[in-house]
Amino acid sequence: MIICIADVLDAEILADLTRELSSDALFVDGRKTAGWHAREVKRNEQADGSQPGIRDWRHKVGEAIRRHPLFQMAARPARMTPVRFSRYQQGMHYGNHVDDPVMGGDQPLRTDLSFTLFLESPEDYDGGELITDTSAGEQRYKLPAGAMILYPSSTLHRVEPVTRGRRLAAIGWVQSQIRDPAAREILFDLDTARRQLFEREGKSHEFDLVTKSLANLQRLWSEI
Ligand SMILES: O=C(O)CCC(=O)C(=O)O
Ligand SMILES: [Fe+2]
Repeated sequence: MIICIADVLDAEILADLTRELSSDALFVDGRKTAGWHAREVKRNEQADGSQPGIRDWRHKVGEAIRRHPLFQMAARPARMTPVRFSRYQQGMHYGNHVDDPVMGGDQPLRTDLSFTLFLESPEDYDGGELITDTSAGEQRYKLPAGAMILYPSSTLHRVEPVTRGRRLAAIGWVQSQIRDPAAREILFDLDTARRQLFEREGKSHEFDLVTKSLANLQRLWSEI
């Protein structure tokens, strides 16, 4: 399941963050954090996460994502990597690759889900689409500023070359409480259905039964 989530960051926060990320001095070659095979095809830049200003923003953006109700429902996060800010200037791209299955050095986490939170308006740059290779063919994503895509880390994907302007994004990875993507999707669908049921008829007996089943499936499948 691939899901797009709108308005993770509001316009005011986006303006402050993109202003902060406008300093060239912050950025280093993205190849520093790529696995050996992805390094071959990675041509982008990343903000040095140890800079004090960037450290605060990583925390703030990570929290905004973690708190989002739709993200909670779709990802059921156990742990998340710190958010990473990336920049693609004209000519930069990231060729086809699959993300490392385990990340995080001393405190490793399994990457179940990857996300890209778009920080620039799509009309301000050309190219820079995130392409995912799914069983239904290639899907292209270029979302409004403040929106994010959440996709299985098992997906082959790439970022198309930027041909005008700059593409700024926040990216990261999630280890889910629910390892199996099919199980995670069942929980997402049940949760969506019970919320709609609640809106239609309040806390009915049917709502209670779906809620009970959802909770019990979570108990069956959850790894924590
Ligand atoms: O920027 C993106 O949309 C994805 C970046 C990516 O694939 C990665 O850093 O592994
Ligand atoms: Fe990737």
